[in-house]
Amino acid sequence: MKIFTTKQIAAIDQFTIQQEPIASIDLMERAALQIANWLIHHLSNERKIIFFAGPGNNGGDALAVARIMAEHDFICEVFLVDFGKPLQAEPAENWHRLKEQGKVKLGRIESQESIPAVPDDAVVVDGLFGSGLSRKLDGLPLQIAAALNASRALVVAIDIPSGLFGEDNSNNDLGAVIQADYTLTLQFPKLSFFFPEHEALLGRWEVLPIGLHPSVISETETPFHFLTAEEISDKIPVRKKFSHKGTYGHALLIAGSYGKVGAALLASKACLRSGVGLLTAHIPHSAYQIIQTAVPEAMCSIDASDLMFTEFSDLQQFSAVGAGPGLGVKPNTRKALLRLLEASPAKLVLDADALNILAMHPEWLPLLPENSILTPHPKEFERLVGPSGDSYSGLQSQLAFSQKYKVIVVLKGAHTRITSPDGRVFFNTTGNPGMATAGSGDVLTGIVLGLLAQDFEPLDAARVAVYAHGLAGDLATVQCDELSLIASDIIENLGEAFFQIRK
Ligand SMILES: NC(=O)C1=CN([C@@H]2O[C@H](COP(=O)(O)OP(=O)(O)OC[C@H]3O[C@@H](n4cnc5c(N)ncnc54)[C@H](OP(=O)(O)O)[C@@H]3O)[C@@H](O)[C@H]2O)[C@@H](O)CC1
Ligand SMILES: Nc1ncnc2c1ncn2[C@@H]1O[C@H](COP(=O)(O)OP(=O)(O)O)[C@@H](O)[C@H]1O
Ligand SMILES: [K+]
Repeated sequence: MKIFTTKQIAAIDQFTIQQEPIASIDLMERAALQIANWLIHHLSNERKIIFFAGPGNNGGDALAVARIMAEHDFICEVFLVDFGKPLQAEPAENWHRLKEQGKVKLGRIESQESIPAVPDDAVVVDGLFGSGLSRKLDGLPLQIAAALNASRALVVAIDIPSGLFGEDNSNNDLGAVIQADYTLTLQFPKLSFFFPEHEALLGRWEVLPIGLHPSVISETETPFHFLTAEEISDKIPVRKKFSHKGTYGHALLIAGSYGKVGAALLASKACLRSGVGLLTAHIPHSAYQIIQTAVPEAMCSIDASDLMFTEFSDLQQFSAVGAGPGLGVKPNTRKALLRLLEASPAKLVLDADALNILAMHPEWLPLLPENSILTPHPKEFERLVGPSGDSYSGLQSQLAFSQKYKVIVVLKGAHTRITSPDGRVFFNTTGNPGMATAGSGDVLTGIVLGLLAQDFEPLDAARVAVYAHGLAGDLATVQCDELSLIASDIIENLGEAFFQIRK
C-alpha cells in the first residue's frame, strides 16, 4: 500500500471533491463520522470529552466530531483556538452548526490564561493542526501542547498529533508536539508514523478510511509503501505436482563459529521451513555433530577450521548464498568473506558478522553483487554508514546506500524498512517486540536465503521474508506471551504464516 506525503494527500482530497464529486463540507463530515464512530466504540459516555480545535480543517473535523458525539449523548466541551482571524469555509460552517445544535459548551482560547485545566479523567481530542502544519509550534499552540502534555487525560489526535510533520521532523522540536495516546489518521498513515522516535507522540495509531477516490490513489506515484499480505500473496509459488527438490533451489548457508553454532542452526531451520529444495550449511568442523543432529534435513560442508569460516568450495551448484549469522570477524574469516565477494554469487544475502566485516572493510562494498540483500539491525547499519541522527535522515542514508551499491537493504526493527536500488521503500507492518530476542535476525536470514534460492526476485524475497517473519512472530504470541517468545517460536509458526499470506 502506498504512503503519500501530506501535500499529496491534500491533492487527493481535492481530486476526490471534484471527481466524486462531493462537497468539501460533506467530505469533512465523512471524516468526522469515522472518528466519532471510533470514539463511540472505544469510550464510555460518562467521560467528558474536551475538544481543542485549530483554525484549519483539522479544527473543522474536531468541531464536526463534537456535534456528532453530542448527538450520541456524550458530554462534550469545545475550545476553539482564536488566532484573531475569522474561521473560514468548512470550519466556519461547522462552528455555526455546533452553535445551532446548542448541546456543546463552547469556549475560546485567546491567551495562555484562557487555556482550560484538563481533568485527569477527561478525554482530549486534539484537532489543533493536521496535515496543514506549516511550522513548528510556538506561542499559544505551544503553550496548549505543554498544558495537554502535563495533564494525565487520555489524548486522541485527529489525523496526526498536532505539531508533528507528516514526513521530515529533523528540524522539529519533538518536545513541543502533543503526545497522543491514540492517533486516528485519515485514509493513509503518514511517513513519520513509521519512525521509532515518534512512538511516544503517536501512541497507537489507526487508519480510518474516508473514501478518497481510488483512481487518483492508484495514479499518484510515491516511493514509499507499507507491506500488506495482499500485495505479496501472489509471490508465493504454488508447488507443482511433478516438482522435485531440484525444482526449489539449493541454498548455501555460511554461518556459525565456535560458541555461535546456534545462529547456523536457527538460520538453517528457517531456510528449510521457507520452501528451499536443498540446503547445505557450511560450518566449522566443531559444529558438525550439532548441526547434523539438530537439523538432519541439512547437508553439511565442513570448514578446514575447527572454529570458524575460512574457506568455501565451488559455488556453481548453489542457487543462492547466505553468509553472516554467528561467523565472527577473525582475520581468516574476513579473508574468506573477501573471496566470497570476489566469487560474486548471483544471489546473495549478508547478515550480522558479514556486515560487521564489511563495516571494517568499506573498500569491499563495491564488490557486492547487484541486488544483494543486506539485513543489518540499526547498530550494524550504523557501523556501515555512520550515525545518522533522526530516522528521516537515516532513511535518506539507507536509500543513498542502496542506490550507491545497488543493493537491497533490510533495516530491521519495528517497521523493518526495505530500500531498493530503484529508490523504493517498504515498511513492514507485522512483528512485535517479543521478537527483540537473540536469534530472531538469524531466522530472517534463513528465510531470505530460502526464498532467494527458489528464484524469487531479490526484492520479492526481502519483502515476503520480512512480512512472513513478522507474521510468524505475531502468530507465536497467540499462545505465548511476548515476554517468553524465543527465535525458535518464529520458525515454528512460519508454516502458518505462509499459509495465511497465500490466502
Ligand atoms: N482537505 C480536505 O478536504 C480534508 C481534510 N481533512 C482534515 O484537514 C486537515 C488538514 O487541514 P488544513 O489543510 O486546513 O490544515 P490544518 O492542519 O487544519 O492547519 C492549517 C491551519 O493552521 C495554521 N497553522 C499551521 N501551522 C501552524 C502553526 N505552527 N502555528 C499556528 N498556526 C499554524 C495554518 O495557517 P498558515 O500556515 O496558513 O499561516 C492554517 O490556518 C487534515 O489533517 C484532516 O484533519 C479532513 O476533514 C478530510 C477532508
Ligand atoms: N520491537 C520489535 N518489533 C518488531 N520486530 C522486531 C522488534 N525488535 C526486533 N524485531 C525483529 O527481530 C529481528 C531481530 O534481529 P537481530 O537484531 O539481527 O537479532 P539477532 O542478531 O539476535 O538474530 C529483526 O527481524 C527485527 O525486525
Ligand atoms: K491533530
